[in-house]
Amino acid sequence: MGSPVNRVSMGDTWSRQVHPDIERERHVQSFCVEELTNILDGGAQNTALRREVESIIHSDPELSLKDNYFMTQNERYEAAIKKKFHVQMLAQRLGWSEDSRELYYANRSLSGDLGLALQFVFQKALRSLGSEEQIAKWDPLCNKLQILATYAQTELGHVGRSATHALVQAQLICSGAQQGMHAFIVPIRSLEDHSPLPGITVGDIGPKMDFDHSDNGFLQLDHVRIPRENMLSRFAQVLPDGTYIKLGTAKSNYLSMVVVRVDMLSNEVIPLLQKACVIAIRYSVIRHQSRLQPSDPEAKVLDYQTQQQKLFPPLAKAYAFHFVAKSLLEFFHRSYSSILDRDFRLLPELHALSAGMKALVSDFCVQGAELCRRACGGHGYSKLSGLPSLVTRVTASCTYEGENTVLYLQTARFLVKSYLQAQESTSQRSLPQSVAYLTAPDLAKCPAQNVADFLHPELYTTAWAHVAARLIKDSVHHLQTLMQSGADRHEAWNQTTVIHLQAAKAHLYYVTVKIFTEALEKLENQPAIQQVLKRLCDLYALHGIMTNTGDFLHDGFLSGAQIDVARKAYLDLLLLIRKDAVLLTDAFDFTDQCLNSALGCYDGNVYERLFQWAQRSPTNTQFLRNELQKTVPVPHVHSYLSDSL
Ligand SMILES: CCCCCCCCCC(=O)SCCNC(=O)CCNC(=O)[C@H](O)C(C)(C)COP(=O)(O)OP(=O)(O)OC[C@H]1O[C@@H](n2cnc3c(N)ncnc32)[C@H](O)[C@@H]1OP(=O)(O)O
Ligand SMILES: Cc1cc2nc3c(=O)[nH]c(=O)nc-3n(C[C@H](O)[C@H](O)[C@H](O)COP(=O)(O)OP(=O)(O)OC[C@H]3O[C@@H](n4cnc5c(N)ncnc54)[C@H](O)[C@@H]3O)c2cc1C
Repeated sequence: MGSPVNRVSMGDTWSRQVHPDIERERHVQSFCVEELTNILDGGAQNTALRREVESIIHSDPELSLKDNYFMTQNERYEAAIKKKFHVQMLAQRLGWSEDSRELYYANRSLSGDLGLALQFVFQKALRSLGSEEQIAKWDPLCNKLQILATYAQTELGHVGRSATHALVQAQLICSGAQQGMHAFIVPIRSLEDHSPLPGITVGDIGPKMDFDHSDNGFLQLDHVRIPRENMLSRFAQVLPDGTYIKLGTAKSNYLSMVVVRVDMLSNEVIPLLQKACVIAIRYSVIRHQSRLQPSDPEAKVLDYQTQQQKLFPPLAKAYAFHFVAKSLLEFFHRSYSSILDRDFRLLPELHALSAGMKALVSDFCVQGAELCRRACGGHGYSKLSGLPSLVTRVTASCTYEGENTVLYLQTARFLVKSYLQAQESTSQRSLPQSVAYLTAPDLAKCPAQNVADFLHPELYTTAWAHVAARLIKDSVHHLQTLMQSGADRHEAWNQTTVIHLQAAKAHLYYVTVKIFTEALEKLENQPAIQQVLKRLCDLYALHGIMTNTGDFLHDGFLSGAQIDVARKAYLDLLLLIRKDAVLLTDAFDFTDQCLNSALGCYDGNVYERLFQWAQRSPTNTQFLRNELQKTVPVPHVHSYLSDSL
């Protein structure tokens, strides 16, 4: 077992003692937390390395996150830039190479609160769309921060204060024809004095909901000329005489979006939900309110079924999505090198999965984080809980890298094609793996009779496959009917997109359930962990059924009576998960500094910490010290009062 002492890390006297209410939660362990942490980290060696990096990062005062909640937008931006350069120096000193695990862990322990984040998007795009020579030229300049690069695809919203170069995605018009979207490296600021180059208008986009650490700006290009070699040319080239040569497909230059979507799930989006769960579940065993029985002492709020209903589905998602992101990354690694070598056979499925998973996962992470925030009552509204920042930050992920509706529809487009392919009786080609269920034998009715039946992974995976297949069939049917009645393809598509969206969501839910169940099968040798994760998997699948009962009842696949049984199975699971809940959050192994939450620290000393942190607020320090005489508590009121008297 890992020593909990390592995790009690704030250094205050009262934090050396773990609160008895949370201590009791850890007393009886039905599984080994450390083993589960190792699974999440991908091996004990990774856990050890991560902790080593964390201790380096957290012992460095330059890298502290503790004042973040009291900073203005500009202060946060500056602090994030400062940290970025500091980490860069640290990496050089300690020999952490680019793309090393150490740097990945450093970023994780700082909650990604580093400046120049979009340089990462630029580099991902460069490495996927650039020729080997272009990568060799530009990548090292980025790594050494000799240029500061950004990614400019959206009409507005990408460049900001720091960038010297932008990767601009723009229409290439060549030999009088539109050749589609291509990527161009455009120098935008002088490397001497950082002033905008001729024809460039650039600046910060203004206040945002969050992402203050990150630079988002506007960019206007007016007759800007760049060298021909600055067009990224892995998939297309323009020769000196102006001849256009296509080396890939029409959509090859969209590859950079696939790469970033896959990456951001595990590096940015999912940890935000995991942290929200840690904070809310730990707080819910400290917070006592009302009584379960009139004669009882006040209960921990986590003992209320409704609180479990708020927090355990997000917890189950936080685990489910870990395995989903891992599986997606594996698929990505299997296909990426062949795509770079211009074999595009796997790209449509990879695109459909990565776009759809980005949408589904970010949607659920936002919902889950907000539920966690609300589950903490009034203190969840305090920034010091850490939850408002988690919510606003994860909210951005529903928009950036593709607005979620647009992405679901990309998946839907692939599903329509796959369905039609499955219908072609002459087709000898097998369907892509994620849609192979479209040709599998289907049951018209679910055979489940009792609670135990609903806890069979095969049963609920099949149920999800049934619903997804039916909704896809239905969406294609609606599309075809409209076209047969005279609507053109585009009009028919738009008039059925709400139905396509529903089908895409069901398909993606099915895929997540399948991935989670397959991940569990691999844990045969760790039965205690397999059991505790299976409960989360069961809960994940059944919660999806309970929140979409209409889809399961629609064609009589489930009856009303079966829904009642499924609900009983679901409610029983809440109780079973209750006893492991805190341990399941411990297993994520976020340090207290990384959580940066007065409610969520490992030791459970919530109220002491809240009290102490609130006193650090500038409103309570600078103002009182600088301007007030001894007795007046609210300076503005005081000055107005004296004016009017
Ligand atoms: C640590 C992380 C920190 C994160 C910081 C925040 C970073 C944020 C950075 C950004 O937000 S950068 C901006 C990213 N912008 C987007 O992601 C735009 C999202 N919009 C889309 O993806 C649109 O769907 C798209 C621009 C692709 C629409 O273009 P089209 O109208 O030409 O595509 P259409 O929907 O007609 O699809 C045409 C074909 O391309 C295919 N396609 C579309 N996107 C693809 C793709 N990405 N890869 C491969 N194929 C793709 C699509 O499947 C289809 O194939 P089929 O013709 O065979 O059916
Ligand atoms: C924090 C943050 C960081 C960002 N960083 C960058 C960056 O570095 N570089 C960059 O280039 N961009 C960046 N963006 C921009 C981001 O990628 C875009 O905002 C995003 O892709 C959505 O595009 P849009 O803003 O044009 O939305 P719109 O397309 O205007 O969407 C508005 C509405 O229209 C709907 N809609 C649009 N098209 C369709 C359609 N075909 N069918 C049905 N409905 C549709 C959408 O569903 C949505 O409801 C960032 C955004 C944020 C929030």
